[in-house]
Amino acid sequence: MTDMLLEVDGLHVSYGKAEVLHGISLAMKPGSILTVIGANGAGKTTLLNAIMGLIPSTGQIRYNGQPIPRTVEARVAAGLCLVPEKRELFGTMTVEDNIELGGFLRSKHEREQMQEEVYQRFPRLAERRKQLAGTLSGGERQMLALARALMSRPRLLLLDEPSLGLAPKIVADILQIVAELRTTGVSILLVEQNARAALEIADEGYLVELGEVRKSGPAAELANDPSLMEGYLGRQDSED
Ligand SMILES: Nc1ncnc2c1ncn2[C@@H]1O[C@H](COP(=O)(O)OP(=O)(O)OP(=O)(O)O)[C@@H](O)[C@H]1O
Repeated sequence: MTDMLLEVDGLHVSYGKAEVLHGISLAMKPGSILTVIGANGAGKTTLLNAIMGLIPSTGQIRYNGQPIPRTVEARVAAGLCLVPEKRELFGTMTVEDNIELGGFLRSKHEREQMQEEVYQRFPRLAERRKQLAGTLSGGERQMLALARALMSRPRLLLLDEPSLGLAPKIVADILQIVAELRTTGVSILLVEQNARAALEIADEGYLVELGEVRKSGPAAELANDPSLMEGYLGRQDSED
């Protein structure tokens, strides 16, 4: 028996003839935050999409000690939830309606309960319930994407660059929210280019370069790794 929530072993992904993930392996404990850091094009989004089942892959993915269910729908039902880089909110719908949609798999009673929890966690969204999602600021939009994801009561949240495009102060706020989510029992696989900030809230870190894991270990160790200073940790508030 394994005590890991997620185990990825020798994962390969190709787009047409071009292989972009060349045998990625990682393991994640329940209740933890694992961050995957790496430059543009390293393959981070591809990794999340493969774990979610949105694109085909070879290799093994085990979830909760079992082979992960085959379809995206079954993975969602098993508690996986992806917040994609583009957030994919419905801009012409209100905040409230976007949140409501996140709970589509849940009963009305559960949805109402979750909505209350979500508005308590994100008071800014509660104030803006009736506002159209397309008119929110970047930080608020990211909050809404997280809130909508929480409505599905996920066990494993896959977050694709939640800090992308946000001002440094807002990045800190969003990552603080991510860190707090872990206290509710949800496990978080966090993909970030903002390596320093991500390593600060994570338990484990993986550095991916050109579709391969180059380094992994406790996040605190990676944050102090001299070989990462130059390329990844140098700028404290890198935004892109
Ligand atoms: N649909 C696609 N078809 C062909 N190649 C793709 C496709 N999506 C991504 N790639 C390529 O796969 C590689 C990994 O891309 P991916 O988006 O996973 O990287 P990333 O680390 O998430 O980068 P970014 O931070 O820029 O999103 C890149 O070389 C990219 O050009």
